[in-house]
Order: sequence, then C-alpha cells, then structure tokens
Amino acid sequence: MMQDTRALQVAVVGTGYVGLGTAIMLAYLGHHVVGLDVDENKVAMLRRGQLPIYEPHLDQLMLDSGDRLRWTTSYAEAIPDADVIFICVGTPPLPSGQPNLSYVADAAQSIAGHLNGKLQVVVNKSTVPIGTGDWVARMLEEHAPDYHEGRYLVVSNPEFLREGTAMHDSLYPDRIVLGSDSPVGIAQLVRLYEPLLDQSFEAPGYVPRPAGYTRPELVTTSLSSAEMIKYAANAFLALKISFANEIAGLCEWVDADIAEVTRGIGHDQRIGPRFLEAGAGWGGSCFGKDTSALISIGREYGYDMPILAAAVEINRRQRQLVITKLQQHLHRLKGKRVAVLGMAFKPNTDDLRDSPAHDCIARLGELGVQVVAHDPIAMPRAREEWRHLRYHEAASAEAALHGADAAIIMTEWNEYRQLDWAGALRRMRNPLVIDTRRVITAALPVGTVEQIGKRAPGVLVHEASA
Ligand SMILES: NC(=O)C1=CN([C@@H]2O[C@H](COP(=O)(O)OP(=O)(O)OC[C@H]3O[C@@H](n4cnc5c(N)ncnc54)[C@H](O)[C@@H]3O)[C@@H](O)[C@H]2O)C=CC1
Ligand SMILES: O=C(O)[C@H]1O[C@H](OP(=O)(O)OP(=O)(O)OC[C@H]2O[C@@H](n3ccc(=O)[nH]c3=O)[C@H](O)[C@@H]2O)[C@H](O)[C@@H](O)[C@@H]1O
Repeated sequence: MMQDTRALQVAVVGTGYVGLGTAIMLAYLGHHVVGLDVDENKVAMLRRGQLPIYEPHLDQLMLDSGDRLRWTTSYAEAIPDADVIFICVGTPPLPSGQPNLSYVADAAQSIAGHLNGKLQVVVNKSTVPIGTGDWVARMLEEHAPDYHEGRYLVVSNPEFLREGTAMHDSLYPDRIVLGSDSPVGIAQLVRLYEPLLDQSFEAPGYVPRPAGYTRPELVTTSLSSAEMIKYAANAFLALKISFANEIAGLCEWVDADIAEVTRGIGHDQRIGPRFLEAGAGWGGSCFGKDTSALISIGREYGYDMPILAAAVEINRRQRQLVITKLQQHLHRLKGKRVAVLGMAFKPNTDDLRDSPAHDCIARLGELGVQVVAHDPIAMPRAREEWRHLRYHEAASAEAALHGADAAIIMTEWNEYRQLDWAGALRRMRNPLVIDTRRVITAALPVGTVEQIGKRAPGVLVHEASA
C-alpha cells in the first residue's frame, strides 16, 4: 500500500459503471475518495454498502478499500477538499448520433461553483467529442467564484475498462492515457496513478495480477489527442468484430469455419487473436454510441467515414441474421415458442444497454412469436428497463427450453456452456438451437445447432441421429 504522504484527496462525479470502478480502485490504491452522484437512491445504496450494478469483485474491492471511501450527493462536500476531481457522468447518444453533453456541462458547472481557489485538477473520464476538454476548461473559468489563471487544470484521462472485467482492467491496464497542455496537471495524475504505474500495490487474491504482466504504458498527449484516442480505440474494436462478422458470412457460403479462420489469422502478431469473435454483433453502451459520435464529428467537417459506417451497417445486419436463421429453419414464426438465452449485452454484467438480445426479442414479438427469456443476472433489470417488450420470464435456462420450438443463445454466460444440452434438447418441442456465441462445443446426439460463420445458411450442423 502507498505511503499516506503520497495519498491524494479525490472526488469522483458520477457513480455509474466507470465512476464506481474508478472511485473504488483509487481508494483501494490508498487515496481518499468521495464518490458523488445526483441519484439519491444510488448514493443511499452505496452508503449501505450495496452496489447499484453487478460487476464481479467490485463489492469485495469496496470492502477492502475500508474507510478511505465515502459517498455523497453534495458538491459542497466533495469538491473543495479534492486535489483531483474526476468527471465520470454519462454521455448517451442523441437521435442525431451526437453524444448528449448536458450531464458533462451540469457536472462541470457544479464543480466550478465549489472550487477552492487552490491548485485542483479536473479530469474528464467520460467519453466526449474532441474539444470538450477545452469547453470544460472555459466553463470552469466562467463559473468558478475565484478564477485564477492556471489554478484549475483540465486533463483528459479516457477509460478503457470492459464491463464484466472492470476490476481486472482497472488494476492491470495496458496503458494509461493522460492528455493535457499542462505539465503540472499531468504530473499530478502521474502521482495519483503511481501505484498502478509501478504496480506497487498488493494485488487482491480475487483479481490476481496476470502472469507476465509488468506495468501499464504511460501515454501522454495533448487534450485533443487523448479524446480522439478513446473514440479511435472503440471504433477500431467495433470494426475488428464487424470484420470478423463479414468474413463469417462468407464462410457460411464457402463451407469454412470462422472460428478456425480467426484462429489462423490471429496468430499473426500484426492482427492479434482478440475481438474477432463472430456472433450476434456488438452491443453495450459504448460501441454503438462512440461509432455514431465519430461519424457525426466527421460530418461536422464534411468528412465521410465509410469504413466506420460499414462497420455499423454490418452490425445491424448481424442482428437481423439471427432472425433470418430462425426463419430458414422454422419458416413461419407466428405462434411458435422461442427461448432466448441471455439478455445482457455480454456475460458477467447486468447491463442491458443496446443489447443485441433486445432487438432479437423485439423482432420476435413483431413476428408473433411467444418469447420465453432467461438471464442469470440481468432479469431484474430487464423487468424495469424492458417493460416495452413482450416476453415471459423463465426461472432457469432449462425451464426456458422446455417445450420450445427453438432456442437462441444471445449471451455466452458460463452457465449456458455448462448446461446438459443433450438432455435439454430432448425436452424441447423441436430441438433447434441458434447458437450465436459458440456456447455449444460438443456434437449432440439429437437436434440441430446452427452457428454463425459455419456452413451455408440452412445447413444443419449437428444432424439428428437419435
Ligand atoms: N460503461 C463502460 O464500460 C464505459 C463507459 N465509458 C464512458 O464513461 C462515461 C460514463 O459511463 P457509465 O459509467 O457507463 O454511465 P452510467 O450511466 O452508468 O453512470 C453515469 C452516472 O452519472 C450520474 N450523473 C449524471 N449527471 C450527474 C451530475 N450532474 N452530477 C453527478 N452525477 C451525475 C448518473 O446519475 C449516473 O449514476 C460515458 O461517457 C461512457 O461513454 C468509458 C469506458 C467504459
Ligand atoms: O468505452 C467503453 O464503454 C468500453 O467499450 C468496450 O467494453 P464493453 O462494451 O464493456 O465490452 P466488450 O467486451 O468490448 O464487448 C462489447 C460487445 O462486443 C461483443 N463482442 C466482443 C468481442 C468479440 O470478439 N466479439 C463480440 O461480438 C460483445 O459480445 C459485446 O456485445 C471496450 O472493450 C472497452 O475498452 C471500452 O472501455
């Protein structure tokens, strides 16, 4: 643990997926952190020691951060004493594709009203269009009661964590990007991240330091470059997946297997094996939002981004493909009963934002299908957030499959991998599974398992033999 003389006072504004992870990780590293949110219910839960989201190990790390961590709804309580203030509020998409910056503006103005006139660094961690850092700096100038040139430094520190593995990604990042025109601001952040940069903290047993991992790369840039790095990173990852999905479609026609193909190309170190898993397409709160934002930023300058636009289009097509595959097997879907396994946009999270399963359930509903859905973690949240969708809840995957005319696996939860598929298929009315995430790996004695990127559409992968 860090010596207390090196510990900083930190305020984290916004306690969603990113703010919570940031606050808890910094407190674990030894800093004194106050997490602030305008949502009183969230803050009340956090004060009771409960987390408003599901994220593996976050509860344990919070416990291990001890009394260095506090929660509040009050800017007056959080801001004046803070050496470093993080903005981690949401930047959800507007119908135009541009991000809604009103939460960032509100946060910046509220922060400005409580700055203390001494050196404080305001760090933007929210994903924002290029130029937003300068805009925040101007807002601080305008709204700070006692503005002194050089007192309120702005640094961009984009976040690269993935939901479901947020603690691992926060403690053992590939790189830390710090963008600012102020060397003093950068130096303060280097001090803040020293335990991470040196990996001098004691790794928690439940999120061990990966074998071979040494330390993150420190990347210092201008404010604008840091903001661009975040968008470019997400756009490239989305592109990689869309590329795999496009090749997967062709694999089905030429009788190749996308999993074998990506294994073959991934060993080329220039390409790398990760983020090449074909499936139902990418979802989540960021890839869709950030690709649209980048395209709309380009549009402001009359600059087309055809590669990104294609990545988005392929993703849209991929979601429809799931339904097409079902239609190829079952023909008319009206009146059929279909089990949808997995609602979260990926495993190990309860996040439903832009989940491919949402579009799947919505489309099946339009086609007159009776949907029976299951998710091991995200079900309670779906009950709240997906009230507009029509589906029946299943208490277990087995219950969802029982008597179904088909099943679609949308999320690769471990429990689906471990399911007794041979037994479950026998209890389906029609043993057909559209496995979009390669959950089923063994050949089964009964039924048909159709996967993405393997054999021509409509051709059965595992033919019934029992
Ligand atoms: N979710 C993710 O995995 C990642 C998200 N990001 C980016 O980080 C940002 C935050 O994302 P999430 O944590 O997913 O959002 P979120 O929606 O889960 O959380 C945002 C929080 O900010 C609070 N908030 C809104 N206005 C506020 C204000 N004026 N003052 C204080 N609190 C306020 C909300 O009540 C909410 O709790 C976004 O820009 C996102 O693009 C970046 C990397 C990963
Ligand atoms: O800016 C963000 O919010 C974050 O967005 C993604 O993280 P996240 O959305 O949490 O999850 P991913 O693991 O990237 O998965 C995104 C989607 O892509 C899909 N995916 C992922 C990988 C793959 O090979 N194939 C694939 O279809 C997943 O199923 C999921 O729907 C990025 O990976 C993070 O680096 C980034 O910080």
